[in-house]
Amino acid sequence: MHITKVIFRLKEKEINTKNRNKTFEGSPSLMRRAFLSSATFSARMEANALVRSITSNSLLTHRRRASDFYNNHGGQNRRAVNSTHANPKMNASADEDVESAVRELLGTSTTASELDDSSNTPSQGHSDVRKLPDFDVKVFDKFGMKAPPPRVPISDDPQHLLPVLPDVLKEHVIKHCRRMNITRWTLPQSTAMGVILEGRDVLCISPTSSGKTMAFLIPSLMQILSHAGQVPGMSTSGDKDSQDVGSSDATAQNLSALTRQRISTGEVCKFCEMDVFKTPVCSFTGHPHRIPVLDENAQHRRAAEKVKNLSAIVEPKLLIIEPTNELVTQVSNVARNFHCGYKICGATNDNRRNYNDSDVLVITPQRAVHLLLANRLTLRSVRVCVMDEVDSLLSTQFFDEMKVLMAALPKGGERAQRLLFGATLPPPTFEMIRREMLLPSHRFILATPASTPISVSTPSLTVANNSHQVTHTVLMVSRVEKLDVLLNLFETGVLRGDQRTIIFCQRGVTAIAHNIRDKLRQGTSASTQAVRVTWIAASETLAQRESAMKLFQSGVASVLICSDLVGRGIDFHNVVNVVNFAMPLEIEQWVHRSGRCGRHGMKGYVFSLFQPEDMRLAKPLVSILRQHNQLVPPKLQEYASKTFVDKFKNSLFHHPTKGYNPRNPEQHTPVIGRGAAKIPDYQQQAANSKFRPW
Ligand SMILES: Nc1ncnc2c1ncn2[C@@H]1O[C@H](COP(=O)(O)OP(=O)(O)OP(=O)(O)O)[C@@H](O)[C@H]1O
Repeated sequence: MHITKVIFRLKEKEINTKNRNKTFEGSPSLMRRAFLSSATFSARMEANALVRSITSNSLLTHRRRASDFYNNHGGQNRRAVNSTHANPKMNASADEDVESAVRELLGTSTTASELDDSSNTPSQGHSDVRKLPDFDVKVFDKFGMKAPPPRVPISDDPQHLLPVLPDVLKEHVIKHCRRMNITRWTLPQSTAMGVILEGRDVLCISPTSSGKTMAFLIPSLMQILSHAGQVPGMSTSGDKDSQDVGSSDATAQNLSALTRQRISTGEVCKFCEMDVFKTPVCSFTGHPHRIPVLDENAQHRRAAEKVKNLSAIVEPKLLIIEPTNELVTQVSNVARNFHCGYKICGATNDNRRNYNDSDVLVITPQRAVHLLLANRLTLRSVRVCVMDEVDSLLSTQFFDEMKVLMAALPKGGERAQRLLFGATLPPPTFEMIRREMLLPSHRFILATPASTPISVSTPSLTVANNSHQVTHTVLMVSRVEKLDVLLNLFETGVLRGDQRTIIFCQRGVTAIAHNIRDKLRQGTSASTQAVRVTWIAASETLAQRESAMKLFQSGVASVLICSDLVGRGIDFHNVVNVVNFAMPLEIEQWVHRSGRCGRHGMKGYVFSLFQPEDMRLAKPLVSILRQHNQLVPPKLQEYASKTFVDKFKNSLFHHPTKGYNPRNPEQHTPVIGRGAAKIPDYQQQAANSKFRPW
């Protein structure tokens, strides 16, 4: 309703000032109907309706400014406002109108500029220099002894990387750092880069939000470029489009020329630009596509293309394995920012695209095995294999797939460098990796937040997130009162609609989300009723999940309800609160969930609704809370003391209840494992020699 008023006010103002005799496209009643019907959609949809409706030339400036405003608000396509044709006074008042309309539509008291700030995404740049916390990094060799520093140390200044960067990467790495306001590498990043560039296998365990993605992407791209001995056939200038089609001749210009040619032969529909042989109905006009009669040449060409596509084998040089589709999309998008000239593909489970000629393949284990078994993927040319979120990849969920993938990697002299990254690692997985997956020359990099008093003393290799930035609150609840407690948090203003909040559940996400949304709507306070909720459930298609992520990332919805699907690795920006509506099964997952807030030097708050059923987590949870000087509820303490299973018995590190005493020689670094031998334990090795998972 308010939008309608704004439009008519703008229109009236415009007519009154100068363009009295200009006509507007669409009658007022049509416009009114459009706005009324759009009033139920999200703010972005309404913004688009607003922009679409003002089509008169005289209002073009307003349209551009409104669209810029909404784009900025959504954190998408931030463009400079071109106000050369505009009357500044009028624009200012128009902006105010539009801004107030947005405020009303979002139902919050936040101003648009605040919303704009709060929904900043890094890809569009930050005005402030982001300060990541300081880290304490230790590098160990295969015996758990302190390893010598890398031969070519990487300083924390990104500019100092320039001499070792290949020409093709130089410009875009620096551009990317500038865009993301990266002024210095974090200590885990610079250490990992140095070790990877030595060509060693690396196992790097570093806290959430410490920049692991860049830490493996840049050096592994450098490694494959140096293996190739030459830069791939693409200019480094930014005008060539390497998005998804980075190889030499698949530039944007070539593709559009090809599309034009196919439109002329009738193979591609001129409206929807889809192949008429594959898509029976035009999605643009709704009419069936007319099938053209092709000449002999075109028929031969199409047949040859079909055979090529069917028999095409993807032969990547860099293989990045990620546990979820969302991470595949995120990491492949970051990799594309470096415009290295290689074709970079993100192969998710749902996407049936053609990965021909891709040199960098980011893929989930299931998809990789599917392509391998269909003879469409070969790993014989892989030079670097990255396993992100390594503990998840080596868990029972992906164990079989990972065995197949490891077996398919090249052996002997052609062996691929293995880079294993993660934030958590249970001791058995650590042992298995150390013994079975890495070369003896490997390095183990362990990073912890510098502020953590006892650096290496968690139940597993669970490096807590930047906990000095995160405040933990554990609420002891029963199953029936969980929802009321959550609503109470919203009603008392602890959780607010204008702050991003992620609510983690275990299963039945959609039902819980509907329940929470309905309860919030029925809430007593206006702020609770205005909270916009979206959700991501594993049962949804990838497109649905992506659109929910976009709604959340753009700020249209401020509360995301999800399962552990996005609990790991996803780089959501400006998330203030994480609520563990249902506690996870493993403490490692709790650490990953907590790591979704308090990123980029921001403050974060984690609320864990702890039921008696979650008793198994009590002990490790209490130890992590203690280590980070957080409050421990007495009931949780009681559960912890009753818990039978002591995970620390098998811990690789110091026992948390014994505390760290620097004067105790047993606890001196480098000690990997309580009482671990400083020399290789041959007896143990012999006992494990029959255990060969790969
Ligand atoms: N040196 C840096 N300075 C500032 N920001 C950085 C730096 N390196 C990376 N970032 C930013 O920090 C954010 C987190 O990075 P990234 O996702 O790689 O963290 P991560 O360690 O993989 O976290 P998680 O374990 O949660 O996946 C990203 O938005 C990235 O752009």
